[in-house]
Amino acid sequence: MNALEVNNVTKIFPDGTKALNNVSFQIKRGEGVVLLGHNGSGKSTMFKNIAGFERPSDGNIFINNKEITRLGKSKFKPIRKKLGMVFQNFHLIYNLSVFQNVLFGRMGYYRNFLSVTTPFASAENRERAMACLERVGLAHLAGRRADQLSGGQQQRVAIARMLMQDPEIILADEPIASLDPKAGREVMELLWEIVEEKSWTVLCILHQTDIALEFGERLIGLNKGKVVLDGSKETVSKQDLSNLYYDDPLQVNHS
Ligand SMILES: Nc1ncnc2c1ncn2[C@@H]1O[C@H](COP(=O)(O)OP(=O)(O)OP(=O)(O)O)[C@@H](O)[C@H]1O
Repeated sequence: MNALEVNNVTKIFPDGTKALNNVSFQIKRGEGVVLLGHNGSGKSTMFKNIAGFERPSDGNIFINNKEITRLGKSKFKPIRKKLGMVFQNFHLIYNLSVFQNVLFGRMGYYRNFLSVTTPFASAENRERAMACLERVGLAHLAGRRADQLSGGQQQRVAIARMLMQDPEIILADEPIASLDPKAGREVMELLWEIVEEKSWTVLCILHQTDIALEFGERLIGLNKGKVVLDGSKETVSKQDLSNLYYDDPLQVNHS
């Protein structure tokens, strides 16, 4: 079964910029896919359309076989609960504790956000939040303010928050772009370990082609809003990936 289906999606912004041009791909449940392409090739626009932050101008998107292309906010809410997101800049609430940030991962399950704040959270959610922090190796820092952590630790907190959410499909937008090579590799290893444990489906934007080849089961490349590469890691070469960063790469489709 497909976790994600993107069918002939085009996105034209009001100023006329065509960021996505007839993009199609399907991702099976449990598949780990890396999305690559140079700056401005349309990767973030693709994510925003999948996450429901923006709407395609044309085409359709299905999550777990349900069409989400033009769903209203309230109908999209239960679907978003199943979408875990990791961002380059972590998106933590920096003046709050690590523990509180992780508790917020459960927000999509309640009508009132107070239910996931430290004074009101249930014992079950507190225990769960601590277990998530333990899984990422940060239980000892639960009480520390999020802005007093290193970048690598902040991304681990974001991963713990995602564990708390208990999603099925992960959208990771350059999760290691703000980290040094060592911390970046550690975060990728942790993220992929958890993804495998949980059998999550992943679509991960990366700029580091070596890391992409190492972690991605399958690689999809965008150029000027079009899919120009789609193949398993066994069939995609380093050369295919570096060609992606030229203006007019050859179309490569290894299926
Ligand atoms: N809101 C917007 N209005 C107009 N054009 C936009 C808007 N958002 C993005 N674009 C344009 O759409 C194109 C694709 O942008 P997008 O951010 O998706 O690229 P990207 O591949 O994610 O780039 P990067 O690697 O730099 O994050 C670019 O030409 C960008 O300028």
